[in-house]
This record gives sequence, structure tokens and C-alpha cells, in this order.
Amino acid sequence: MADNVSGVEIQLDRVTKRYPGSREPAVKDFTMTIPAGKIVILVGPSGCGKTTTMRMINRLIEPTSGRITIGGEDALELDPDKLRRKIGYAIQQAGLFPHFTVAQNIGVVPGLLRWDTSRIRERVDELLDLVGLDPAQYRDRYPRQLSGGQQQRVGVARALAADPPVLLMDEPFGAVDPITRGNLQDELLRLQDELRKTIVFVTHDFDEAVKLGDKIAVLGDASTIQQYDTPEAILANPANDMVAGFVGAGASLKQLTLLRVRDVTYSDDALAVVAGEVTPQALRQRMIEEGRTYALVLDARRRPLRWVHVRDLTTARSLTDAGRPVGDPVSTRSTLQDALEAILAEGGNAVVTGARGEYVGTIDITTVTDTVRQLREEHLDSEGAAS
Ligand SMILES: Nc1ncnc2c1ncn2[C@@H]1O[C@H](COP(=O)(O)OP(=O)(O)OP(=O)(O)O)[C@@H](O)[C@H]1O
Repeated sequence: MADNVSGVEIQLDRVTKRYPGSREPAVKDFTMTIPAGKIVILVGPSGCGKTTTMRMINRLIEPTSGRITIGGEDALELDPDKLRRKIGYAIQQAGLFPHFTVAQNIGVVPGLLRWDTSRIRERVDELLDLVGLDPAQYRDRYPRQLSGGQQQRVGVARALAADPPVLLMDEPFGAVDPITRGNLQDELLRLQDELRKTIVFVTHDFDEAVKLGDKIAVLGDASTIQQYDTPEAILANPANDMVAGFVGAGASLKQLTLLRVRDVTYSDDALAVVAGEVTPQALRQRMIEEGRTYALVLDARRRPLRWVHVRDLTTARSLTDAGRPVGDPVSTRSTLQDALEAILAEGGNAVVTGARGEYVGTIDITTVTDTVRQLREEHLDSEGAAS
């Protein structure tokens, strides 16, 4: 276990919520251990009790019965305001105060904790930076002057403000377009690599659950736990028909979101040359000698620029405008699903780049299909072993 975990374990023991006037409980006998420093996703159909379950953890909703401990402390014994300062909370559409600036929104909890002004100011800037917003540009704006994705980022920054060990996130990326949503998910994973909080995350998007969760709890009516396991295990062996329905078609495609480009063997034997270091004629000669049809042209910092076909070089004067531009590259941290999309968009090899955007290799459709085949075989083997 990594020693930089800042999160704490949460335990819910036979927690029940019965709303006044309702005959059936909204959450019934819910028992779960949420491990320290992990992301646990609650996923399930609308109205099954996800939000109620989550909001009992910070006591925005009081349980009717049961016990909740956070880092060993009895949450129901603590003063609710004190409890909530230790638990960050981010919700759909960010829930920012419209008449507060970005800085004032992020500074709410530190203000309640009576941090001095300069410490709050520093923390605000640090957090804006952390969530990818330039402090100078954004700290004095009002929420209405931000895009939906930027508002969500500020919402996450606000939840992290007082460095709480626990974060509750209720469909925090539900209201943004799919591309922004993908970016926000990537950023959350990047942040979590560093922060190691305990995060409880509600969504009804199973793909989001697979991408983000260390563990996923698939919930049915009244928050009954249908399956609570790693994404890999749920995709490979759904516990019952309800879970299978949630996993849906294309389970092998979804498994591609579990693997990163760095986990598979991609090729690094493309002919890659730096634009200023070789003439088109010399490159053409070399390609003919090596029997290569394509070469990849890089800029001075070894970032991919263009693909050139040997034919393009007969008349080309410069490598910076020969051939065609390289499409969106994938990084070694991208999921195989992202890689597949890039390969399809390129109509061939997608270029793989490292941390500074430099060329490190290429990936093609065969690598992806081989991986899917391998995953399927491993799954069949483990089923065979189990029966
Ligand atoms: N304040 C309330 N009073 C009475 N019933 C409520 C209240 N809040 C929620 N409920 C009921 O409790 C059940 C669970 O609601 P909850 O919001 O926890 O579900 P959910 O899984 O988060 O749903 P969704 O995905 O649609 O947000 C629902 O049947 C809902 O109608």
C-alpha cells in the first residue's frame, strides 16, 4: 500500500433511511466498507437511493438508524458542521454561489475554519492551478463567466479547499459535454494519483464507473448492493441479471477503458526524423534503402508533426509541409479506448507520445484487437478454472 494515502476508511453499518411519510425506506440496511485512499463508485438506476446513501455520510441527510464511522470516528456523534468541514462535497452543475467570485467560492470552508486571508489566497491559487485553471485569469471571475467544464473544476477545487480526507462527488461531471467530461475524469484520476483521498462518487453512467472506480457498487432498489467489486471483476463476471443489464453490451470494449497504452506493447520502430536535421532527398534515399513507405517527421523537441509517404518526397522542398499532419496523438497514459478512437480517426497508426508530448512510438488496430482477444481468453480460462 502506498504510504502517501491521505484518505481514511469509511464504514456504513446497517444504515437505513426512511423519509417521513414514505412507507418503504429509501435506503435499507446498507453495509459497506469504503477503503482509505480509494475511489468507490455508487452506480444504479434513478431513484435507487445513491444520493441518499452518499448524503448520509456527511449528514446532509440524517440516517434513521445504523452506524457510520469515518476514520474510526462515529460520524453521528460529531457536530454536523464540524463533520462537513472534513468532507469535501462536489455536485452536478458545481453548485457554486453565483454572487461569489471563484476565489470566494473556493475559500468558503477555509473561511469557516478561520484561516487568515493570505493563507486562503495562497490556497485558492494553488487549487486553481491544481485543477488546470490559471489563477490570474480566473480567480476574480463570477461563475456565470465560466464554461460548464470550468465551473465543475472550480467545484472540485472548492471541495478540496481544506484538504479533507474524504470527498463525496454526486454526478459532478453530469452536466457537461462528453469531451469535457472525459477531460475532467482524466484530471480527477491525475489528482487522485497525487492526493489519495477516499472518494465516494455517484453516477448512473457505468462507463464512468469503470473508468474511475477502484471499486464499483452496483445498487438496486433501496440501495441494496447487487455487486461490490473491482471494475475488472464486474465486467468479467456480473453477479446477476441486473448487474449484467447495467454492464450492457460491449463488455470487451469497456475493458479497453481499463488498460492504458503504457500497459500494452506498442511499436517503436517507425522511421522518425527531426525536420531540420535531414533533407527530403536524403530521407527518400534512406526510406528506399530501408524499404519503408512512411516516415514520421518530428519538430526540434521531437514532437510529431507529419507523416510522409516516400512518394511525397520526390518533389518536396521541406519536411515541414510534405505529406499530411499527424492526427491527435495518444499519450502513454491514454486508455486503449482513446487509442482505438485515435487509430480509427487516423485510419491507420496513431502516434504515441510521452509526458512532454515527445514521440515514443505508434499503436495500431492489431495491438488493440490482440489485447481484446487476450482479455477474453484470460476470462474464459478463469471461468473454466472456477467451474
Ligand atoms: N426528501 C425526500 N423525501 C421523501 N422521499 C425522498 C426524498 N429524497 C429522496 N426521496 C426518495 O428516495 C428515493 C431515493 O432517492 P435518491 O435521490 O437517493 O436516489 P438516486 O439513486 O440518487 O436517484 P437519481 O439517480 O435519480 O438522482 C427515491 O424514491 C426518492 O423519491
